[in-house]
Amino acid sequence: MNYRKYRAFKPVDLPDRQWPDKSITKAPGWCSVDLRDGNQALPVPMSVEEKIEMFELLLSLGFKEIEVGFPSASETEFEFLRRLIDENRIPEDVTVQILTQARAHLIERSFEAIKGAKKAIIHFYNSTSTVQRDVVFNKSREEIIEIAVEGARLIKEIAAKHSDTEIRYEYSPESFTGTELDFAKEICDAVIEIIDPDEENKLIINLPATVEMSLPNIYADQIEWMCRNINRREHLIISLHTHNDRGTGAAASELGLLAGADRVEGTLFGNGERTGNVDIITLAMNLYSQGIDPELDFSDINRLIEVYERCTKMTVPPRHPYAGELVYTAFSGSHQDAIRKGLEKYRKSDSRIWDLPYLPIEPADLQREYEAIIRINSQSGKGGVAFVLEDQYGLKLPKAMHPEFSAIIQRITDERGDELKGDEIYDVFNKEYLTDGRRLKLHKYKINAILDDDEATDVHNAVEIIATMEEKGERFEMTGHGNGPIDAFFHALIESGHLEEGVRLSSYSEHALTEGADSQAVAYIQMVNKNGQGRFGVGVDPSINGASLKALLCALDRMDKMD
Ligand SMILES: CC(=O)SCCNC(=O)CCNC(=O)[C@H](O)C(C)(C)COP(=O)(O)OP(=O)(O)OC[C@H]1O[C@@H](n2cnc3c(N)ncnc32)[C@H](O)[C@@H]1OP(=O)(O)O
Ligand SMILES: CC(C)C(=O)C(=O)O
Ligand SMILES: [Mg+2]
Repeated sequence: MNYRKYRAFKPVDLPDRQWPDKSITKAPGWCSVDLRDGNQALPVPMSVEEKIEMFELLLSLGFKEIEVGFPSASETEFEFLRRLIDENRIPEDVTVQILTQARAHLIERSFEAIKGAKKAIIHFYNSTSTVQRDVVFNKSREEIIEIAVEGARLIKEIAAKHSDTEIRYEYSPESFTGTELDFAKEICDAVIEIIDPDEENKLIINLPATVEMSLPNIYADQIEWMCRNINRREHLIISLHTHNDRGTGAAASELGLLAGADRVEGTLFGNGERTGNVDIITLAMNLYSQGIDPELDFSDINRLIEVYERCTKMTVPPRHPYAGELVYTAFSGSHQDAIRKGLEKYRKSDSRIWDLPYLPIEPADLQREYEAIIRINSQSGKGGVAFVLEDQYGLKLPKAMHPEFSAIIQRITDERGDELKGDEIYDVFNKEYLTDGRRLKLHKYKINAILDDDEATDVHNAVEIIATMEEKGERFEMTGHGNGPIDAFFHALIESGHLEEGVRLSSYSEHALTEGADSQAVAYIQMVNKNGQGRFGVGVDPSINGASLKALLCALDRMDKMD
């Protein structure tokens, strides 16, 4: 790879730069350029109907400025804008923006397109970079300034004939990032002089990273330099329009805001020329995650993705910031464990401040289900498996049981090599712990409380259990005493010769599985043999006693099968 044919971008001489000490405290003005920059980069540009659907989508997200196209470019673009105006589709508080080159016939046609609109921004541009001046225009600096000035004059002149439309202007020294700063200032100043903005009618000066050519801090220096040196800054709205050639379009826009810009142009999911425009969803959600109102609403993200993918025929990658299918999902064990603990603490706490490991925002804010947060494959750990059973099936496995069940799941994921869905994990749990088919079956039982001292049995303040059991098709009855039903049942098993010497109960827990009259209880019991090897058993039953006895039989069965 011949890197020697490239050269490093020259930094800006701005030793007293202020932007590194600033912070972003409010949302900038947003302008969507989906219907123009996004659309012009599509292999199949949107049809009029698709553009209308995208326009409605952008309105529903809260955009107040929308660049609707390049109406002088094609009949589709022209017709789309006419339909917006003629069918009264533009709300009072929304301004449509159109793009035109600084060329007379294109400007004339653009004005035909906006006829009858209540408000419009006429956005005109010409390329100002050293390379474009040389390669595309073969013109001197003065001649390039003349293109911009002529365009500005013509636009103002024609605008005067459209008094029924409230017109604002935007000028872009296109390819600003490849333009010498003194020349960018000179050409913008020349346009400012013609447009003659004031406090009420500010001119938008858009400083595009048409091609992202440097580190984002250099773009920020360029923006701060322009904000400090451009004429009549107080009558200007400084706008950013970053592309993503180096993959840092979002960082460039954010640093550009620190550097003094007021407004950001971008697209949904960063659609746009080459690697795309900056993604406005990322920028807005970055603000949101810092506790700042983004003034755009992306909570209906799934519908947004559906409309966007259908209209543009583009796809949202699974790792796309905030919106991708996998961005709230953890497969790896240590992430799952931390998320599970974080969620448990958050749900119990009174604090409404979101501070969870690995989840910068609450997935539910963007309609993402908790189901998708933790998914199980061979990289997963015990915490993740326990989370799935609790979150999707209400089963709160005791902590000591996590390694046992997780090892069963791990064997399967290792063998299969792919993901195990929630319902498959539950099926394994069900087969392993809940499905009948035990060596010993419990048919019915009766518990008697023994409140008085009973000399005959030497049992004091305890219970007696009489259980009807079945083994290998044969029914039999067994009786036992203990300080509770489980203890009594345990003793009954020992006394009837169904439990080997040295086995003991080592842990017990239970909880309600469902609520209401038909609620079920679930019990978890661990038994340990004389060698210290243990197995859990689980039982589900309408009564806690029933659940416990079943859990005990399940543990016993699993002990028998232990290798
Ligand atoms: C960075 C951006 O995204 S800018 C926006 C780009 N978007 C688009 O181009 C989409 C819509 N564009 C189009 O449909 C067409 O290009 C049109 C209608 C604008 C112009 O079409 P045409 O005139 O047929 O062709 P074309 O675009 O090749 O024109 C190139 C000419 O315009 C000149 N030109 C290019 N940009 C500008 C400008 N901003 N101002 C004045 N002249 C310009 C070029 O120097 C070239 O001149 P030449 O013919 O003397 O060599
Ligand atoms: C028209 C301009 C603003 C543009 O899209 C760019 O420079 O990227
Ligand atoms: Mg662009």
